[in-house]
Amino acid sequence: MTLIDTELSPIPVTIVAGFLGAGKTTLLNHILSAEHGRRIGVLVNDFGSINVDAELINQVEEGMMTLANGCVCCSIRTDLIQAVLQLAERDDPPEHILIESSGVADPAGVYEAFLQTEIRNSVLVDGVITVVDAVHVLGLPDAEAKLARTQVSGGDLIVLNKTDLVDSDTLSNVKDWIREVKPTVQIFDATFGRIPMEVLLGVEHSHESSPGDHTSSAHHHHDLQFETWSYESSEPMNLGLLQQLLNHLPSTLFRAKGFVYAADKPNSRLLLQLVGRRAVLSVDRPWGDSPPQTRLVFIARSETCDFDAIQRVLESCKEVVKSS
Ligand SMILES: Nc1nc2c(ncn2[C@@H]2O[C@H](COP(=O)(O)OP(=O)(O)OP(=O)(O)O)[C@@H](O)[C@H]2O)c(=O)[nH]1
Repeated sequence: MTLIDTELSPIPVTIVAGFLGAGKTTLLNHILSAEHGRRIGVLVNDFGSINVDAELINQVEEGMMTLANGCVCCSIRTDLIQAVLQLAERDDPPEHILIESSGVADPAGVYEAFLQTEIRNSVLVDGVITVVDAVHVLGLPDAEAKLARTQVSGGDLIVLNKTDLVDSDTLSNVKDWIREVKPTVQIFDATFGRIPMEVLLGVEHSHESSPGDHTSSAHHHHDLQFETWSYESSEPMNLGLLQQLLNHLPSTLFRAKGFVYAADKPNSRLLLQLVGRRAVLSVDRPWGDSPPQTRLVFIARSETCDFDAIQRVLESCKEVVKSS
């Protein structure tokens, strides 16, 4: 058993929240690649059963833990506590812990998990950073917009991300919306999560935004609102057909991400990132020793997306391997 010296200062924890695809992983990678000299532990919570985000986080090998298939603000809170304690009790504990919560998490629920006595001596929440997607946040349907508001109101600092993709009117409308939700919050404009390190790692949790004003039921609703579906295949896919599929996905699909094994580019892993209507397929690293495989996660509002139909189309994208 490891004895935690309560005289030691607790490890600061920064919770990174924000709607599906807002740019949380991108922000984490920005922090991890910056020169701040601090040893950072990372915890990643993916909502789907395939932990895509963990594979997209650079630079951390030892101090990284993943929590997949559940949401840290409610269904897997105990796992979160265990994972954080494991990081904190290492022989070489991190000096700072970053938690990427799933895109459907209520940050107040994640924060609440840290109030439990078993964890209070070892870690302390430094602050909640909420990443807001400047492109999509104002276009969300009501139920999802409600969740986005909850995420903003639980943030101590707002990173208004993807400012490169919107015009100045949209940007100011989004800022008005944020200020309406949380009048005094600091907003930092960003592209690809790039804001100064002192700001990111030195956030102080404002007790004004502590979870007191959220009812516990609020952060249990999202299990009803979202469902995830994943697809895996070891057969190469035809890129042209896949692109056609990506252009015709239902609008109730909020997020898709993962890796593609393409017949046209068999040696490299392709990375698919779809947020709202915006799909980007890019060449990632070579497959190397790992067997090429398509692994995709889709996240939609519950019972609105015909995943069987998507599966059929995905199957039809498989390239028929011709024998020579
Ligand atoms: N143009 C542009 N794209 C961005 C920016 N930030 C992130 N992206 C892209 O948006 C997509 C989603 O970014 P992620 O960092 O994976 O978002 P996330 O919040 O971690 O997503 P989930 O974990 O699925 O909720 C990726 O394709 C990013 O490259 C930005 O400022 N500008």
